[in-house]
Amino acid sequence: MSKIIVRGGRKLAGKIKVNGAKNAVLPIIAASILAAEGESVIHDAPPLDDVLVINKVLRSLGLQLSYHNHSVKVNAQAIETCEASYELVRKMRASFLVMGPLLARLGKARISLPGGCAIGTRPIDQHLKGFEAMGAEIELGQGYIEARVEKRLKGAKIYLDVASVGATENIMMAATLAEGTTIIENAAKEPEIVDLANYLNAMGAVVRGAGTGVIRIEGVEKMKGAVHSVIPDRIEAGTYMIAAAITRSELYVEGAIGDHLRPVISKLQEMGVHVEEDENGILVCADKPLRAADIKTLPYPGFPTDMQSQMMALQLVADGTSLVTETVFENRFMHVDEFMLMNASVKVDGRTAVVSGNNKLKGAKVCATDLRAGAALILAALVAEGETEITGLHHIDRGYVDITSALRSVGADIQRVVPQEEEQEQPQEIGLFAVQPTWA
Ligand SMILES: CC(=O)N[C@H]1[C@@H](OP(=O)(O)OP(=O)(O)OC[C@H]2O[C@@H](n3ccc(=O)[nH]c3=O)[C@H](O)[C@@H]2O)O[C@H](CO)[C@@H](O)[C@@H]1O
Ligand SMILES: C=C(OP(=O)(O)O)C(=O)O
Repeated sequence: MSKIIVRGGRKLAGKIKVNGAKNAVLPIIAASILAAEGESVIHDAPPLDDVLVINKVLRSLGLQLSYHNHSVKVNAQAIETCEASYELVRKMRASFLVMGPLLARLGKARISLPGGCAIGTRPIDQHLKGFEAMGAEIELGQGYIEARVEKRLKGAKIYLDVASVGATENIMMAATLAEGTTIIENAAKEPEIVDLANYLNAMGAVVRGAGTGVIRIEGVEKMKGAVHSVIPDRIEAGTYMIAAAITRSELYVEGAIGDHLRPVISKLQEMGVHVEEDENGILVCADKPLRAADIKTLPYPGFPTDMQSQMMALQLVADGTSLVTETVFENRFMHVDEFMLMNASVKVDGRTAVVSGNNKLKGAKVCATDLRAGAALILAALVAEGETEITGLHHIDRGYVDITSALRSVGADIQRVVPQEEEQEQPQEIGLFAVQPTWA
C-alpha cells in the first residue's frame, strides 16, 4: 500500500506554485461538450486523478480528447453516446456535470446516479429541478438518471433551494443552448462559477451575472470550441498557506489570488499570521504565537468547507480553544478521529467541533478519509513529533498535484513510498505525478 511518510519539526522556506483549480477545470472540460464546431484548448489543467476521470468520461462519450503538458484539447463535433457509466461516475461525483451539456446538445442524457460519499449524502435534486423547469423529462431507474427533451430545452426561472455549486454549473451549461432566457436565483457565487461562465462566453454563450446570486443566460443556437486558461486553485493555495502558518515559517504561494481567499486570509490574520499579497501571489509569514479562532463554513464568499480540515490542523496548535462549525456537509469531521490518533484533543457535537489548542501532536499511522482530510493530516504531520504514516492516498491524488514533492521542495521531510509491486502494476492514468504526465 502506498503511503506518505512525514517526519515533523522542519521549518519551511521558499516558494510553491499553485496549479489550475480542480473545481474549475472539471466543469470546464464537461462544458466542452457544448461545442458543435471547432476545438477547445484548456490550459492549466492540473495533472490530477479527477482530471483523468473527466477526460475518460468525455472519451467514453466518443469525443476526441488529448491531454499533454497541462493542456486538454477537445473536439466535440461528433458525440457517439449520451450515456456516462457507473464505472466512471462512481469514481468522481463531478462526472455528473456532463448531464447539462449532453441534454442541451443532444436532447438526452443517461448518467449513473453519483450517490453519496464520505463527506455526506450529496443529493442532486437541485440539478434535476433545474432541468425539469427547462422542459426535460427525468426518469430514474437501475441506478441511472435519464433526462430527455423533445426538441430544445426552454429557458426558465429557477430558484435553487441551496446555493449548490454543481447545480448552478449544470443548469448554467444546459441553459446556454436553450430557447430563450434562463435565470438562476440563489446561484452559487464561487470563483469557479465565474471561470466556467467566462469559458462558456468564449464559446459563444451569453452568460451574465456569474459570481452574483442571480445568473442570466440567453440561449444561443450554436457554440464553438474556445481557448481558455483555468484559474489557480484557491484550495491548494490555502493548504500551502496553512503549511507555512503551522510550521511557523515563511512561504510564497505563487499564483494564489487574494480575492479568492478572503475568508482564509482574514482567519490567518486573526490568528496572528502575517499575510502579504502582491499581483503574483501571497506571502505567508508566521513568526508569532498563534491565537485560537473560530470558523464556520459557508458557501462562497464564506469560509470554504474545502479548507475546514486544514484550518482545524492549525487550530490544534494555536493558543486556546477554537470552534469549527460545518454547515455545508453533514459528515465532514472524519479527520477528527485521525487527528486524535496523533494525540489531538477535539470533541465533536453534531455540526460543531471543539478544538483544544496547544496540542503536542505526535506522529502516528493515520488514514486520509477524504481529499481535504488527507491534506490536513499532512499539515498536522509537519509539526508532529516523530514520524507520521499516511495511507488512503487515492483521496489526496484527486486534488493535489504531487504534494510530497511540493512540500519537500520547501524543506519538509516528506516522502511517498510506493511498494514495488504497486509501482509495476500502476496503470499510467492513476495518481503519482512526480514526472510530468503526457497522455495522448
Ligand atoms: C467538483 C466541485 O466543484 N466540488 C465542490 C462543490 O461540490 P458540489 O457541487 O457537489 O457541492 P454543492 O455546492 O452542490 O453542495 C453544497 C450543499 O448542497 C447540497 N445539495 C447540493 C445539490 C443538490 O442538488 N441538492 C443539495 O441538497 C449538498 O448536499 C451540500 O450539502 O462544492 C462544494 C461546496 O463548496 C465543495 O466542497 C466541492 O469541492
Ligand atoms: C469535496 C471535494 O471535491 P468533490 O466535490 O469533487 O468531492 C473537494 O475538493 O474537497
